[in-house]
Amino acid sequence: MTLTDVPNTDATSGPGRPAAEVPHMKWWGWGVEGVGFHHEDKPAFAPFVLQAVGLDLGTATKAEAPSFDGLDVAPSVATPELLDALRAAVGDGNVATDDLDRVVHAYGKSLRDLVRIRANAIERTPDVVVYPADEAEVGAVVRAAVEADAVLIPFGGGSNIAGSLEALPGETRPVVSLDVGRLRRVLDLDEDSGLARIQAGALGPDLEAQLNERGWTIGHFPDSFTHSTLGGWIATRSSGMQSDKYGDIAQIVRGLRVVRAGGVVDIPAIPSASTGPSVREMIVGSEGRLGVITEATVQVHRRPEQRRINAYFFPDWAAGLAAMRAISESDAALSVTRVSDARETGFSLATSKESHGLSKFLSGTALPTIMKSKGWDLERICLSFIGFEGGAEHVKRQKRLVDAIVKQHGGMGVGTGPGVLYDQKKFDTPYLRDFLLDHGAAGDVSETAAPWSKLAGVYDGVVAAAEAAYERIGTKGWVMCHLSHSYHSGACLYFTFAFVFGDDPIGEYDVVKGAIQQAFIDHGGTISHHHGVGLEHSPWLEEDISSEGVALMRSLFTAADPGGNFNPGKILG
Ligand SMILES: Cc1cc2nc3c(=O)[nH]c(=O)nc-3n(C[C@H](O)[C@H](O)[C@H](O)COP(=O)(O)OP(=O)(O)OC[C@H]3O[C@@H](n4cnc5c(N)ncnc54)[C@H](O)[C@@H]3O)c2cc1C
Repeated sequence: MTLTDVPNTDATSGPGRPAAEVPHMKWWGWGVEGVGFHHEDKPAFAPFVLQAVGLDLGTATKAEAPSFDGLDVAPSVATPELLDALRAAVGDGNVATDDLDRVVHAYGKSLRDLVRIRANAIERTPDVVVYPADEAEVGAVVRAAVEADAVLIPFGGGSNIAGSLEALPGETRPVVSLDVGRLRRVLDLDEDSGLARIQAGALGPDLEAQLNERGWTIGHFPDSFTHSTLGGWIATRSSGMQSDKYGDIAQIVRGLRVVRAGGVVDIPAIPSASTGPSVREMIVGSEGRLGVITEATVQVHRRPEQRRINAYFFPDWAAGLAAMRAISESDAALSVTRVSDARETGFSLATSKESHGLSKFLSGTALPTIMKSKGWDLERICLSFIGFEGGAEHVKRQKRLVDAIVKQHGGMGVGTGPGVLYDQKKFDTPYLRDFLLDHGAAGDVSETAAPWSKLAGVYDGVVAAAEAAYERIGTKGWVMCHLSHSYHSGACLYFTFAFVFGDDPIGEYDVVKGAIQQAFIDHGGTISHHHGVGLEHSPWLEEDISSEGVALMRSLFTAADPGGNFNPGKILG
């Protein structure tokens, strides 16, 4: 076994970097200050938005940038004794009670979070934020919080969209947000086993850079990769866009260290074990309710010799779905299988840049003519991306297998050009939500997974439910979908919906989001494939895993945390 210490890639931000250097997203939106979505170079975007949701970007008023000074932040109720204990645990400079730090840690980035924060309607702000430097300090914080009967909420990147971070509105106990951002190092790399020990607060790009330096990758790339952490991925059962090859985080994480009031849960990284119900699995998806994850040992892979994403078109959604199912049944071993419905295909064309986008790709070639000559209706075509990774021979063989399946299903390949664009754009799309909010519109997502036999029914049911919901709230709305993350028995369907707000943004959002979630259940899907449960999805948990399933989970949380100190209310509502 080769256990090697990976050198710190950045001496100024190694262990013990001060709290002030832990990066955070904008308090009011996605990503970093100064970066946002704009459409000046995307001529098809404004007409698309007008047609999809009736929003005229030519005349719509853009909201002023939210002002922090205008926010009402309730005073901290952390007692002097608690603050003293926390300062003793992590040092004076790593305990924050200023309003900005407290607001940054109040919510994740769900639409509900963004609407509330922009409307100066924060319901409960944490009273204090602490930044421990190592596991021993995490232990001291946990003990101080439990002794003071405070609520302790672990904070990773703050990117969740399920209401997993907020303290309950009526919480009267002091609320401590434990930010793991100083724990960001790859500690060991076992090259014989393909296992890396990584601290839980490492953000995606940080941990990937440390692994890449040694020629390895974790292979986990959620769309929120740039602003989410290893601990957050584990605590929410996250899934990345290359999960077809690397697995969801539940498969990637093998070993764990979790700090609880009584001590540390230490799960070694064993490839498979039959030691009763899996404690590892209990921690994965626990959303901070069972303790603070300080580090995980994860499967890592040597960086592939080749990595490419090819684009394909199908004449319609049914053909695209059938091809994805056939691929999952075949011998093909791929990294990405994704197909968009016709609406999402239209959206992709509309958000392409004129100079080198998908629209140019389509209009500047003979493709539309070829499609029409095949009898395709261009309003119904579906764009697909398939990812290939590995040695040159492997990639060549997989590509041959996929090409044959695509052909059998009436599709056609269009090369790697659009795939390169998809790869480059994938982490920018999240900024679009803030742009829509600036213009009085909602854009959000809901995702599910279902067996292959039920996917078409789930899709039809969700589209019908969303359209009925738009009718109920009296607005013109949009819903689009893609299939991604294929498994032997089924796949994930990822829906994006948008509409212009009326007088009651959260009430209207609840009608649409609720209708989509209920349709998942009614048609045989789950309430969440990779966004966790939090508060947002908890109303449907019983219908998803049965009342006995919920009772079992409740017994676990109550027994493990009798004082209800660890992120209470999440998952079970
Ligand atoms: C635009 C956008 C795109 C997204 N795309 C994806 C995607 O492709 N795939 C995907 O899976 N998700 C996606 N998400 C959701 C989100 O990024 C994930 O849920 C992510 O795993 C959260 O990680 P985080 O570090 O930001 O955790 P946070 O948001 O900080 O926390 C989430 C939950 O985990 C708990 N937690 C965090 N760290 C720890 C720890 N160390 N110990 C114990 N509990 C902890 C928190 O208490 C909270 O309950 C997306 C979100 C947005 C806004």
